[in-house]
Amino acid sequence: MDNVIAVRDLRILAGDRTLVGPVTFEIEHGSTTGLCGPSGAGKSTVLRALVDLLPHGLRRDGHLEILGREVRYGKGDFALRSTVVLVPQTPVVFGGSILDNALFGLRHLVRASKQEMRDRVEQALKEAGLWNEVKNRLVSPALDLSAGQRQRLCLARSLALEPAALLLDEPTSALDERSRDTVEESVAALRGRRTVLLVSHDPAQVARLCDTTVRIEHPETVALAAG
Ligand SMILES: Nc1ncnc2c1ncn2[C@@H]1O[C@H](COP(=O)(O)OP(=O)(O)OP(=O)(O)O)[C@@H](O)[C@H]1O
Repeated sequence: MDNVIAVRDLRILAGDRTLVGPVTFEIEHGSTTGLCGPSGAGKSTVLRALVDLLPHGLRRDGHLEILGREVRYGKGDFALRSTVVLVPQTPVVFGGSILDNALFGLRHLVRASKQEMRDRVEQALKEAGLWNEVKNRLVSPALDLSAGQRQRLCLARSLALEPAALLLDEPTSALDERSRDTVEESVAALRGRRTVLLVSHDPAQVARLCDTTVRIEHPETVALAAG
């Protein structure tokens, strides 16, 4: 099976200080991989590094390959923005309609006809398990949706881009149990059909949703283990 993402000796640095890593892992096409590790080890920061969204002042060192090509990010990497897509921990929903929110990424990153975009969004909403709840109110404000629905809307927005890999940062951590279950069902439905990297604090959730696990540790722990 081919790798979608390959990371080798990835470090995140603030000046000369290593905040995260080194981390080495590969994400196989069609897999759901859990990214685990203690609080502060750098799970969220690794996801952000993979999509070139590191906070100001942090930088990446080491190798990152996406679909077999070394990635540096910079000018001319526009297509990569829809190749690996991050769904943040807190759903980013803005004050337009449900449809506008679902179309947002497509409108900005993909050239397609209106009908094609509409079809892709419908398919993505179905895949995210939200279609039946919103199909009769696509023009209603997205801010009327519940927290779990908002998270699934963000999932749909990303799925509509048909990314090679989807990065989910603690998608259920801010949700009550019922909403958590609906989001989990959506992530479970992607298994084997999409390539997913899922950050989760919850070993039971990782066991439920993931085929394989990558564990990252604090830099001091990595250094100790290396002797
Ligand atoms: N903007 C920043 N500036 C400086 N340090 C940062 C910044 N963002 C994160 N860090 C540091 O990077 C390290 C990794 O943080 P990160 O949030 O990625 O960990 P995490 O494993 O996702 O933690 P948690 O499970 O608690 O969410 C931590 O030491 C954190 O303090």
